[in-house]
Amino acid sequence: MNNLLEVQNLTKSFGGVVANSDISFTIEEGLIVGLIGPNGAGKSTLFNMVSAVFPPTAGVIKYKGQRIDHLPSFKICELGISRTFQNLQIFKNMTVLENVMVGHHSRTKSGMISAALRLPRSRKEEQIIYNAAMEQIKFVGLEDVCDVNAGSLPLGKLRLLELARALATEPQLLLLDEIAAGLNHQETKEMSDLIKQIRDKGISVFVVEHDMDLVMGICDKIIVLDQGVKIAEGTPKEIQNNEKVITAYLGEEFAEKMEVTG
Ligand SMILES: Nc1ncnc2c1ncn2[C@@H]1O[C@H](COP(=O)(O)OP(=O)(O)OP(=O)(O)O)[C@@H](O)[C@H]1O
Repeated sequence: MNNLLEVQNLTKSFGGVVANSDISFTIEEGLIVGLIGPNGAGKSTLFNMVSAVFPPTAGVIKYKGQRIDHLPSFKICELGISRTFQNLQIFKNMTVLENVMVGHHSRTKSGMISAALRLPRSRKEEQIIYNAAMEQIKFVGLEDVCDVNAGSLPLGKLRLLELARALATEPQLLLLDEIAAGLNHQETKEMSDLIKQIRDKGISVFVVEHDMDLVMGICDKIIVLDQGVKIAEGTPKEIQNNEKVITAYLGEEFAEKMEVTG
């Protein structure tokens, strides 16, 4: 299996706080990889470096063998990495369709002037964007609300919209930041199924989640952080049985529940 993302000895300090310390791991093509750990463990910091919100203090991030750790976020997106945000980044005054079409615009080639003058090339691109946006909207099951203002949607549908918009940039690596936060049991199950379908399309998925049923149910591999340090990496089964992880995060109750449910 080829490595899509390689993180080597990544460190991030904020003043005196070392949020990530010497972290290394890989994400292989076509896998769902989970990132878990207690509050303040450094998960968001790591996600923010991979998606170029800020650069690392030290270390290297490679995507398809190319160093990306000092590229701006629009370049990262062009290369094929896309993300969702825990505190949704939705335009509330725009419709579902418009929100997803905005995501697609990062991939278009015709410039602003061409778009403003509605030149043929721009009109053709607009049609392509519309078709592709509708495809993502259908994929997440929002076609019946595609003309509804995003501001009037409940949280479950907003999370699906955030997912559709991230997919609109046609990523090869999708980063999901607590995509199931606030969802009920049924919505979480549907989200899990969608994430597996995304993986089955050949897109690698990197998920930060606190919902352990989701993480254990869909991940091929899990990385565990505690106090800025990687304390474990392995399959869901290996992680569930890892003493360090049980002590730092999962707790004995979780381990016992997993033994009972198998
Ligand atoms: N911009 C910042 N400035 C200063 N300290 C920060 C900044 N961002 C994160 N930190 C600190 O870095 C550490 C790791 O935080 P981070 O948000 O990455 O953890 P997390 O695992 O995502 O937590 P949570 O599960 O609560 O979202 C914390 O001690 C946090 O206070």
